[in-house]
Amino acid sequence: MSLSQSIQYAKELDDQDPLSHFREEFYLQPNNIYMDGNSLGLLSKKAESSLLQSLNDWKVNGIDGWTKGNEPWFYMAEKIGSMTSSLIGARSEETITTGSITTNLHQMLSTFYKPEGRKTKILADSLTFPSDVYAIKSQLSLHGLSPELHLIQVKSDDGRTIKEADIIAAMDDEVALILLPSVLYRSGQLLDMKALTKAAHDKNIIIGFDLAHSIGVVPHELHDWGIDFAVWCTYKYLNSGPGGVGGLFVHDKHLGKRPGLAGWFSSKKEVQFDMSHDLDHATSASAYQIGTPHIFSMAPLIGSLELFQQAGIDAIRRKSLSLTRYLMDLTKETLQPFGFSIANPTKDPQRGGHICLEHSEAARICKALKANGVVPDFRSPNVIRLAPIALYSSYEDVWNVIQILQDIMSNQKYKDYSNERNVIA
Ligand SMILES: Cc1ncc(COP(=O)(O)O)c(C=O)c1O
Ligand SMILES: Nc1c(O)cccc1C(=O)C[C@H](N)C(=O)O
Repeated sequence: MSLSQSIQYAKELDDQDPLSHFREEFYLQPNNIYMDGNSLGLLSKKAESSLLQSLNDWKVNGIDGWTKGNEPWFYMAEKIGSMTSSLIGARSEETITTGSITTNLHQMLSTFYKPEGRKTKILADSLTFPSDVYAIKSQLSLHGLSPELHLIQVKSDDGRTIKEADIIAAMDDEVALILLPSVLYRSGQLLDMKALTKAAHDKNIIIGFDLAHSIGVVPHELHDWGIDFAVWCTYKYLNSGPGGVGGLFVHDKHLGKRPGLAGWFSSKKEVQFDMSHDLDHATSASAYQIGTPHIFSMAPLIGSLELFQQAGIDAIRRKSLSLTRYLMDLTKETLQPFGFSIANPTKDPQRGGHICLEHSEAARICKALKANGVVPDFRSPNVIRLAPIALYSSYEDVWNVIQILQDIMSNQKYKDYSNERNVIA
């Protein structure tokens, strides 16, 4: 066994880790190693207390909680938007907490997709998350355009990754809008958002990104890169809880643009309660809200984002890369004989926050991992995603996951389970 394969080495890495103390801020369960924060992040004590604070504001203030109390609900979406903006290189007014990825995508497509003349097509990729494709196809149908002809999905050579050069080559003068993931949800490939945005703008094409798998783990410079719009969820790396409210970014060059889907929360705050039938929409990203914010699905973010502000996104990215590098190194050294292949890009600039192992017995290996105290997630037919999280995972966790996987494989424990997926993971 090499030094790097020993538990002492893992412990040394933990001792040197400047973020290790954040682990105490989270509710980790005994005898459980959580590697699924890329699907649903864990509860922190701060998120719990900011949610309880909002509940208390309701208990004490009733309707007046909208404007009184610890965190007045009427301004909460803007406040959290502003707290999120430093994670994505945006200005406060460009960012709002609202909706879900899919509803925000509908809002962005309704606002930015204006097919005209030859420019009618939407460009996406063939490995993107299904909900994004459903949103695009339904928006095309609403415009009376056939998705078969108007949605172009760039193909993958290997079924795992997409080449930026292929995306750029598909940017022709029929493309009106491009929607891409920042990080591909299965393989964890991180796309070069800056280069893609520049290429799109050179061709006069609007470009937006789905940041589901990068927000809270990868730094972004959305404003400086000139990205037109972005959407994200907060229940993954931002630890807002199941169904936590998402967010969107609109570059300030577009602020003032009429929301495609309007509602009374699109209004300028100072006139909203005048109840006029003519919308006077906000001139910030607030305009792209629709109805009443889901306060209790948003309140945990106030506490959670404080942790991100304390740790800093650059330090989070450094540790995340280091954890996933360590996980890949141990996989190569220890698990190769058992038929695993590493399907995520291995270079740092091309890798998001999770690693992707492929194995023909992946579904039952995931079940065996869960039975042995490790929470991975499975994506059909053969993908095991593992996400060690900078704020609450340790190097020792990673080391233990590898030991448990080795035991499951060498003792064929996975054979106790069927090789079919469970309902979700
Ligand atoms: C890349 C990506 N896009 C969209 C979604 C769907 O988001 P929502 O259910 O918040 O609309 C998810 C995850 O569920 C995702 O991973
Ligand atoms: N959004 C989810 C949900 O509502 C239930 C269960 C899981 C999820 C997920 O986030 C799945 C995730 N986006 C994925 O990358 O597969």
